[in-house]
Amino acid sequence: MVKNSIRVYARLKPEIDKISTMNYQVHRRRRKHFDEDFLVISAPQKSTEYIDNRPESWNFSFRQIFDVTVGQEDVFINVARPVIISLFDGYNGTVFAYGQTGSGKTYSTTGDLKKFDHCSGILPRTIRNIFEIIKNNSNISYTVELSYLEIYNENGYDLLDQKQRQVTSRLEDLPRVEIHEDELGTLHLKNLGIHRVKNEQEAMDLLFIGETNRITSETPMNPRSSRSHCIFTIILSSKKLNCNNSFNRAKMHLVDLAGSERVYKCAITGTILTEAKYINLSLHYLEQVIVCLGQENTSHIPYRNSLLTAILRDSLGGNCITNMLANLSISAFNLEETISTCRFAQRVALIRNDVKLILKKEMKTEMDLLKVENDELRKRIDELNGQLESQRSAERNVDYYKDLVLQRDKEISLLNSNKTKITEDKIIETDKLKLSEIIEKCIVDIFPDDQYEDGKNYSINNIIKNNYYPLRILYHDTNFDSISLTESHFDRIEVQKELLNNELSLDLQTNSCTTGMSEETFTNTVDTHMNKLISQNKFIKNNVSISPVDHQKSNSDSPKISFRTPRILRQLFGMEKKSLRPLSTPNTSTKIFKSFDDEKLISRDSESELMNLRKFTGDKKINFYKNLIDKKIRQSENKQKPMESHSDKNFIHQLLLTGDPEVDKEIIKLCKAKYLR
Ligand SMILES: Nc1ncnc2c1ncn2[C@@H]1O[C@H](COP(=O)(O)OP(=O)(O)OP(=O)(O)O)[C@@H](O)[C@H]1O
Repeated sequence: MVKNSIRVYARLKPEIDKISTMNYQVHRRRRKHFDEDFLVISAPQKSTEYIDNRPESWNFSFRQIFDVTVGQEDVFINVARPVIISLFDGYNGTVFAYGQTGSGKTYSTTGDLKKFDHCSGILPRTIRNIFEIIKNNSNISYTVELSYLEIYNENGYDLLDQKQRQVTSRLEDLPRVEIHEDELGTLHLKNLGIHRVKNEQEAMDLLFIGETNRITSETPMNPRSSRSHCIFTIILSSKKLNCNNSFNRAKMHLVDLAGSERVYKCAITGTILTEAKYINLSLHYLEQVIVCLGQENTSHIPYRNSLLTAILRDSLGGNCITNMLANLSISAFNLEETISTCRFAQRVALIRNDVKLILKKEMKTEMDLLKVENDELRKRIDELNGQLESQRSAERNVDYYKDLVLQRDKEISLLNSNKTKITEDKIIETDKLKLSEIIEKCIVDIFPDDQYEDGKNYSINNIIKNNYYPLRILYHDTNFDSISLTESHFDRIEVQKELLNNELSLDLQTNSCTTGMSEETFTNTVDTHMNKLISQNKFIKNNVSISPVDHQKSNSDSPKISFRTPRILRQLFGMEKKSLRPLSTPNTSTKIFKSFDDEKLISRDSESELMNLRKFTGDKKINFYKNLIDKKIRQSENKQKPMESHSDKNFIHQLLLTGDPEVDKEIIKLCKAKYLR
């Protein structure tokens, strides 16, 4: 237990009217453990007319005097902050403001909540500071509870009883706060709600509600005079986490007393007068208690005389660290009241409280703290569970993505192989196209338009159908014996040409099934027809009809060969007129088949050899072609010139015409590598 004197501070309220300000001075004296301030008030000039025994000056000592220029923050730090620190150490504390009406008690205690931050008083700053400290102490679990009591005309009311205040308009109808004392001497306040708050905002909200419910009136001394004593109590319970025996519970009272009034000075009447009487009476009882506490060997302290003293019993002479703020008016008009307040303060300063650490084990509060601790632990468990779950889901995701990656890898390799295939197919297509161009050029070599000399009737069905293979393919219709080349035929040739280009390998396959022939027959027939063509070359050159029948009929209904015939032919054969080469020698076809001469596999006499050739399949066929191609290379090398002639091309063509999709690819590859540059 420590003996602790009540510390008394003074705050001087600034006066607007400087002329009427009393004559005062503030002095500071250094002492061993702390500084001490002195307020020296000089008496106004004495009257010379009569004897005046009043002292010429008054000297009052305070722990600290806050002059008119000192702001709210400094007052809070010096008056309330030490009590807050003690509260967290487990000591009860009280800060109370005392002074005459209008001297600035409410301003210092609460301040103006609606105005700027610098106007807020000790109370809101205390709330803020308490929650700041709580925030910085994560290893201790705290509970904060609040109550706000108003003592009006000696009756206690709960300022935070929102429901009652809403439904009942008359103060008399509200439930009154009553004091009960148990056998241990502990005070219990009935009908005073204790509100647990979790954060600063909740506490501030309650403070605001209490301030709104407070009774104020306009008086001659103060336009918003508090007509009651108000006690805002903060109960702080603390428990160190993971430590069973450390449990503290302490409370801090912040008291804004109603101001004393000199009734005769203000000429007040009615309710205000009644209120003033109650205020003065309760302050009188308070003074009595203070006086008794200041006297040594006093056995009885009259706490029970008033509700205010009963409630402040602990704060005055009990187990509490108490600081008092004496609010002083420096107006000359209030000289007496200021001196009275200072005297009261001097007496209070004599009181020595017995301060001891409160290590109570109240089941209910401890349970509350354990609940708080449990809540925090539960929160932690939830957090950890959340982390665990997210970790698990991350693991699941890893598996899922692994599968996905494998699947994608498969798809990519599939796509790659498809891509390669497509590229190969494209190459094959391109090669086929090139080959088909070569074939067409060969055809043009045989049918150059400048070889046609007259416009006689002409039928090329034998060349087309039997002798000249590519054209025979163009005309799959093997049934017609005589082709009269009318415009529609040429159109058909054009269409067929498209077919040849697009589905060459298929068409070749299909049409290669027609009858084969011997080289001799083929050569003779082609030569014959080519000679015919030479004699008939006017047919195309002069753009006349090639069918006498049609031509004759053309006088009436049948269509004539148009001027575009040679062009169509050229288109058909894939060459423009200027690029046409001179007529090949009549034995062109013979040359073509000469290339097969040395090939043992082909018998010149056997008409069915070509057919036999087509019957080869797979490797046999490829080997066969390989041999042929190699042979061709040798021939070409012997000639010391690249393989350019149409007969060479026709040789390739012949290979192709044998048509076998499987073999086709291989052949094309070979051809491409060796002949197509
Ligand atoms: N230090 C100060 N600085 C500026 N204004 C002040 C100061 N002290 C008091 N006031 C102003 O003086 C007026 C009266 O102050 P306040 O209401 O706090 O007095 P009070 O002592 O609580 O009076 P009452 O006992 O009648 O309630 C208010 O308008 C308040 O803003």
